[in-house]
Amino acid sequence: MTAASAIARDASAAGRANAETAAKSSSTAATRTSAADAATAATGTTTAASSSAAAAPVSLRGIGRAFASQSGDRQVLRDIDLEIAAGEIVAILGPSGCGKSTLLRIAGGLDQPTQGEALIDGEAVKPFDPRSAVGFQEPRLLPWRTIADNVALGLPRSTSRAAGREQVARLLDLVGLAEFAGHRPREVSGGMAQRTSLARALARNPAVLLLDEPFGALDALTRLKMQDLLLDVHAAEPATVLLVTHDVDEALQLADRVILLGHEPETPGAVVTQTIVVPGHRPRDRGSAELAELRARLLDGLGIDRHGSARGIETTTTIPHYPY
Ligand SMILES: Nc1ncnc2c1ncn2[C@@H]1O[C@H](COP(=O)(O)OP(=O)(O)OP(=O)(O)O)[C@@H](O)[C@H]1O
Repeated sequence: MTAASAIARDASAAGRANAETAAKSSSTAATRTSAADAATAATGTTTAASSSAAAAPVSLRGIGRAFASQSGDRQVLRDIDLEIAAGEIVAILGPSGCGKSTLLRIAGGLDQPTQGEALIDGEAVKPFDPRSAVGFQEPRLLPWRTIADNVALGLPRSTSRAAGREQVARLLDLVGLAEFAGHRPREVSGGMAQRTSLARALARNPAVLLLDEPFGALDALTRLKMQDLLLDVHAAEPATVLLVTHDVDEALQLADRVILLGHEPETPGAVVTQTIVVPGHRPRDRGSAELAELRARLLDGLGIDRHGSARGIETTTTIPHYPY
């Protein structure tokens, strides 16, 4: 067995253990309530009881995606196998253009694989699957609507007016925007707009939350705050989360597992080149030696040195202690 396959085997065994823990932690309403209590205690904010759908496992089996081009089919993804447990947070890293967003889109039914299948809770993902919600780098808010009305756009159609009002108020409270319900998007900061977008995604009551570089456009400090917020939200409403990021430190701070996509020599299509199980409870000590070692491993896997910033990869651990 090669060193690489030994690491992969260890990672997958530990991943299963983490996955089981994540599944257990989201399997009962009682657990969800105590998670919400924990989040409330941690943030000092009051949140109404969660009405989140139960988190669901995601299976990506033998996923390949080729796009037609003038010079023939271009294979972007190949043989991707990924089992994500209910309530688990998995981060996807990889060089720019390797197919991270494509994989996320396939998981949410926004794109179809040309090989393999994507399942949520054992059932094939449907086009624009209602069991999932997607958050993007740009908040994509409607400028003429208030913050509350933008959040309400995420509500399922069947939601009654009264239940919708209650749900929006609860979500605005959860993301710390209760006081800004009546503001327009132009009247709030970039971080607040992104929080609105997160609340709108949660309004769908998703079992699976798909986040495509959700904090990529934010300044470093706001980004760190948003990472903390995401963890609080996940504790209160523990959906299964698939997160695409360019930020190695963000991945290590947020995820149970980090998946690295990359290319093998002379074979078209990105594959999973590394799976790293991130130890320790969140929030993690950003300055720990353990995370530093994993960070070095991931940067190495991305083909850049630990001080470099190549191929669109960012790091944020230059801030040793963040002041909040
Ligand atoms: N609908 C499409 N038609 C043709 N090619 C596409 C389509 N969608 C994506 N691609 C191509 O697939 C490749 C992977 O794109 P994707 O956006 O998934 O990469 P990524 O890893 O998320 O990139 P980045 O990190 O820069 O956001 C790119 O070369 C892109 O041009």
